[in-house]
Amino acid sequence: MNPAARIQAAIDLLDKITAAARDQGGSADTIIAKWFAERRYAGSKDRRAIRELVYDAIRMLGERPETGRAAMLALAGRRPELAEWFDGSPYGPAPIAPGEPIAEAGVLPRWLAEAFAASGLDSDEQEALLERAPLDIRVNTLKADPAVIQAEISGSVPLPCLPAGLRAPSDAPIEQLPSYKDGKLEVQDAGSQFVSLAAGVERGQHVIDLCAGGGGKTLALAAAMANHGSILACDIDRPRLSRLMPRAERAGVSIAETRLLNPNQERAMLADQTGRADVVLVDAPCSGTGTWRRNPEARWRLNPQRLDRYVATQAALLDIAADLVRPGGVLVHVVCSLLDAEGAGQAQAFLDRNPGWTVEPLALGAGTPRGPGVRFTPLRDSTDGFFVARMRRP
Ligand SMILES: C[S@@+](CC[C@H](N)C(=O)[O-])C[C@H]1O[C@@H](n2cnc3c(N)ncnc32)[C@H](O)[C@@H]1O
Repeated sequence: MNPAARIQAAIDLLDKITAAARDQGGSADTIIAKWFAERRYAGSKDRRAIRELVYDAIRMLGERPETGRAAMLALAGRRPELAEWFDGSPYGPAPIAPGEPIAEAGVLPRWLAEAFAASGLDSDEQEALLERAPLDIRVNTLKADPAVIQAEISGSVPLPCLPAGLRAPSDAPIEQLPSYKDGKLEVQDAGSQFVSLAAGVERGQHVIDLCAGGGGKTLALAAAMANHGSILACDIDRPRLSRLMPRAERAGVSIAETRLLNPNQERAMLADQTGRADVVLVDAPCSGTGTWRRNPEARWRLNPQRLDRYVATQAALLDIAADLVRPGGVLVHVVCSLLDAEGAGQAQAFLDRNPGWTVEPLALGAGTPRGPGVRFTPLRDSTDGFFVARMRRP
């Protein structure tokens, strides 16, 4: 493909990605993968170049653009060498017409920029959300020594304050490593590792991971418990939860079991667990504002109504979780969001409606205190954005 054809391909992809963002369709990564799967003629250099054009355009536009062409024209405005390829050649984009709509550059949609500022995140914090995320590893201490794995991954370095954490070069072929296949390591962002540590689980405890998904944090908890005790991993999403047990097996985790919940029937389906857990982790469904380094088009999907729905679901899940905690046990609220409505504000609202519960101090060596918990940000901590609070039942 010549440069003009690559630009037109990026425009076509951006059309699909903006439509999906508007209609709550698939992620940019999924759309790009499907598009390439249907176009075998695109070689690896074409794929890399097109992908880069698409993501560069997504990163520079805060508001969802009207069209892929308006998005690419914005990028061409910044990079004149691209504008030259709007030449009307057979597979390339039509020449630029005077007065054509050009998408406006920006970091976030306006309403979100306000919500971020109200959550104490200045423009530097906002811009850091669009940097490229590093490649972080959690060594599975049930099966391997972090120093040995570090020696296996050339160029990797230990992550400060994370005993099992490594940061690898972004192109390290992790999933091809025999150690990966043997369950000796997981790809897991440093922020995720910190909030798992914040749960403070101990060997022998009974732990409920209420929103376990595919088990990223379940496996980290099991390693922190040295595979002693029990973890009940729950979720309402069958496909996600069904990935957990095979991963646990690969990781040598034998203390986890899963329970698929029906939405709105969580309480009844967990009645046998009432007041039993030493620790309940609520890694709640959220806006994901902390993970936009990985999927920057997600900021075009969020709207105030969706955010309100997440906040209401989180509050309901915290109330369900509270009843599962034994007297003297702990409830851990986690979101991969930087917004107070989902993090500090949500945890404080829980404390306000549950007098007697107390906040546990967190000494993780990273993150910044925020309300009753700690927040991690890409700018300050070089992690995905997270909020975590640890609250003890009277
Ligand atoms: C942030 S993700 C969890 C990620 C997971 N803990 C990990 O570390 O990989 C939130 C999860 O909450 C689940 N969820 C949403 N509503 C739920 C509910 N009512 N009860 C339990 N889980 C729910 C979603 O299906 C999703 O898997």
